[in-house]
Amino acid sequence: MSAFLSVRGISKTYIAANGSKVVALDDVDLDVAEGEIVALIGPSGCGKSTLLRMVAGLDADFGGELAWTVEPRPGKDIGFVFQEPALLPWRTVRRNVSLGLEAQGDKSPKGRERVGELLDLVGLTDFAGSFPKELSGGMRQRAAIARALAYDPRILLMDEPFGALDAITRDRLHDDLLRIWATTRKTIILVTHSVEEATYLADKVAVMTARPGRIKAVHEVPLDRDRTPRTRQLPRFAEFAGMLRQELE
Ligand SMILES: Nc1ncnc2c1ncn2[C@@H]1O[C@H](COP(=O)(O)OP(=O)(O)OP(=O)(O)O)[C@@H](O)[C@H]1O
Repeated sequence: MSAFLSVRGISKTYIAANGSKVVALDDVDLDVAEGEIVALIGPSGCGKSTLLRMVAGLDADFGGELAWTVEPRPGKDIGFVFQEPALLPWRTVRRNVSLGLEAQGDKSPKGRERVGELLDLVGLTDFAGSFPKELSGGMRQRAAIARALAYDPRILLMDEPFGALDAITRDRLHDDLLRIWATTRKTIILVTHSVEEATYLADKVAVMTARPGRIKAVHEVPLDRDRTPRTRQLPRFAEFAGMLRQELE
């Protein structure tokens, strides 16, 4: 895999409402290869979301450097999926997924075809005409993933995308995401609180320290890329997840 994004010496200090300084990130380095799934784990408040926002270009006020092999075009090359799917309630699933394309003025038949393909990819073709309130939590999140993929971003940033789902739905969405990855081969950075989720989904796990957030260690996941529910039963799975849990203590 070739280099894709190098995060070099990223630091971020917030000024809180009372004027005090909060050092959220301190000298963070991270390499992300093309097509790789990188999980970011760390204690609450260590700066995971902050780092993702910097990479997304949502906040340019930071120290250090983001070196891309190909500079992403704003609003086009970076897809973002949040913990809450944030779908527009008055739009159907299809029209939520097509939102990004519409915002770019793309009303082409090719764009419409792409939305159809994405709905198919996330298994929502039968619900294309439904409204968000008619969907389950898992289906809403799948719609949000399709929306993020609509303009074919080069990287998908996911901030605890499965955190609000029940365990069974979450496991199902993990397999959905891996299936989507197998089709699209998108580079993905995934923030999660779950060491099991990181182990199941990622090629590589970056463990952050408590605030100020630094990268404590980066580990390759010692599992084949093809993961199935049986992967969770492997002794290596439990050992690796256990090691991550210890590192978080
Ligand atoms: N806009 C802001 N103004 C001031 N402080 C902020 C702001 N946003 C984040 N912080 C602080 O920066 C630190 C990192 O926050 P961030 O949300 O990135 O952490 P996180 O690791 O994603 O947390 P969690 O796992 O709980 O979601 C926290 O101490 C937070 O209070």
